Amino acid sequence: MLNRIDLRGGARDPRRLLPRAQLDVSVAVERIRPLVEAVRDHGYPAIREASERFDGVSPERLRVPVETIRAAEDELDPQVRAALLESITRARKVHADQRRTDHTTTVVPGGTVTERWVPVDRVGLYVPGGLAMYPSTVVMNVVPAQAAGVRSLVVVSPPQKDNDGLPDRRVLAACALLGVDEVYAVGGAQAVAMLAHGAGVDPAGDERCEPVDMITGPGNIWVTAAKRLLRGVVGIDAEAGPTEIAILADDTADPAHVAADLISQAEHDPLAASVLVTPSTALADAVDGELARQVPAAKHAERIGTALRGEQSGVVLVDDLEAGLRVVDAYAAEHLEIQTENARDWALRVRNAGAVFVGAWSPVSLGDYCAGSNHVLPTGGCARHSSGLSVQSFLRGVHLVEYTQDALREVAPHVVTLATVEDLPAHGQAVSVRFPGGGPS
Ligand SMILES: NC(=O)c1ccc[n+]([C@@H]2O[C@H](COP(=O)([O-])OP(=O)(O)OC[C@H]3O[C@@H](n4cnc5c(N)ncnc54)[C@H](O)[C@@H]3O)[C@@H](O)[C@H]2O)c1
Ligand SMILES: N[C@H](CO)Cc1c[nH]c[nH+]1
Ligand SMILES: [Zn+2]
Repeated sequence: MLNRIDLRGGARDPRRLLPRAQLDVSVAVERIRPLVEAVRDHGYPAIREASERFDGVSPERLRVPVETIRAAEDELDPQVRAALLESITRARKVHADQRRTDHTTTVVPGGTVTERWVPVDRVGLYVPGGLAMYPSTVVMNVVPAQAAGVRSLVVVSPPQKDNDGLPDRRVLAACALLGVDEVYAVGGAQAVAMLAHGAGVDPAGDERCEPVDMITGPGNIWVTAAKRLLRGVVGIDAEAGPTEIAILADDTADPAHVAADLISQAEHDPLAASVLVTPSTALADAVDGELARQVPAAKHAERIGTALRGEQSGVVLVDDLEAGLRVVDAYAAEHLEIQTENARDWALRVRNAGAVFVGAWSPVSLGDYCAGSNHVLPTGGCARHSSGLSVQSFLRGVHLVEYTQDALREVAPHVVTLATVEDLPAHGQAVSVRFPGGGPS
């Protein structure tokens, strides 16, 4: 079922040969540019028009009334509530440990630099809701933002035809459980544009959506493209687009588990990527057999099949696990599972991955919901340079520079020299002017 890419016996550049989708984010950026500009220029009418076009529904009032958010929590199935609370508790534990403390370095006596960690003021959190509903993503966005101390949080999520144009009820309930009360029924590129530019006054609700300073959260290729386009107007986290799973496995892996994990992430999107990297043709054959058995029985067999057959998915055959490690590093998957003997040893050598899932009992699905780790992770190779969402994503480090007169006098000649070298003498003068005699005061 999976395409096979045979990298055995050669030193070919794996980066060029690895499976990746042709419809990449840069193509999508050009397609959504007019929509983003329309939202910037016209606000609510452009948002409504896009919602009608892409979601087939647009509520009268885009802001979800606070009573509706609370009612969603009241109506929440007790089992779902318990699962969400467990997810929140575990995520809070891990994210609390990510908090930063301010630190002062004494550079010289009388000269200090303090690094202050200041939360972003207002943040927009995208919660997807096209092919699947994502209350778990409310948790993964909100928990680190709250742990960082962000004061103003706004959630956007697509309007649902079967919920009167409101976001999914479970998404609203998760917002209530976390104490978020500013929620808009908007999805896709139009939601990202609305967060970045604000949306003036809603004629139906008489409210104004103020622009945010930063947008985080995952989404499909259109959401990801809008985030890339608007980076700079606002801050964004990593690009967290269509889901990817890579599995580095050897003969010790259970083919039924490997296949189930590949399927689990293919379930997100026809553009999702599932890649197995292995030196074992026996395992590759057995996984193919399992896929043939498991996919037709899956609820979302059609989009899973599309994702698995797509050019972005496949089995990569390698000479040995050392070569496999080079391949997974070159691929830089959003999620990487290591299902090998001595899995932890291999996992500790991985350099490029959004998150690494170690051994037979740590599947990606655990991390999606209840491991305590964050599931908003970089895709499309961005794990080479970016991290998953964390408390750090919502903080800015601000240096506080404090020198006494003596400490400045001591270093003044060096400042003047460097300013002269750069032909910026006014910089040097701004220091010299403070010491007219040059000597001690
Ligand atoms: N990387 C991560 O951390 C991570 C985490 C969770 C989910 N995901 C991914 O998020 C995605 C969720 O996708 P989804 O479709 O279910 O929900 P979504 O909310 O991301 O996308 C649905 C929205 O897309 C908009 N849309 C559709 N076509 C458009 C177009 N041409 N232009 C502009 N907007 C358009 C619609 O208006 C709709 O509101 C999946 O790809 C999944 O794999 C990634
Ligand atoms: N696997 C997704 C991250 O790419 C996260 C998720 C949410 N719900 C289920 N899965
Ligand atoms: Zn998932």
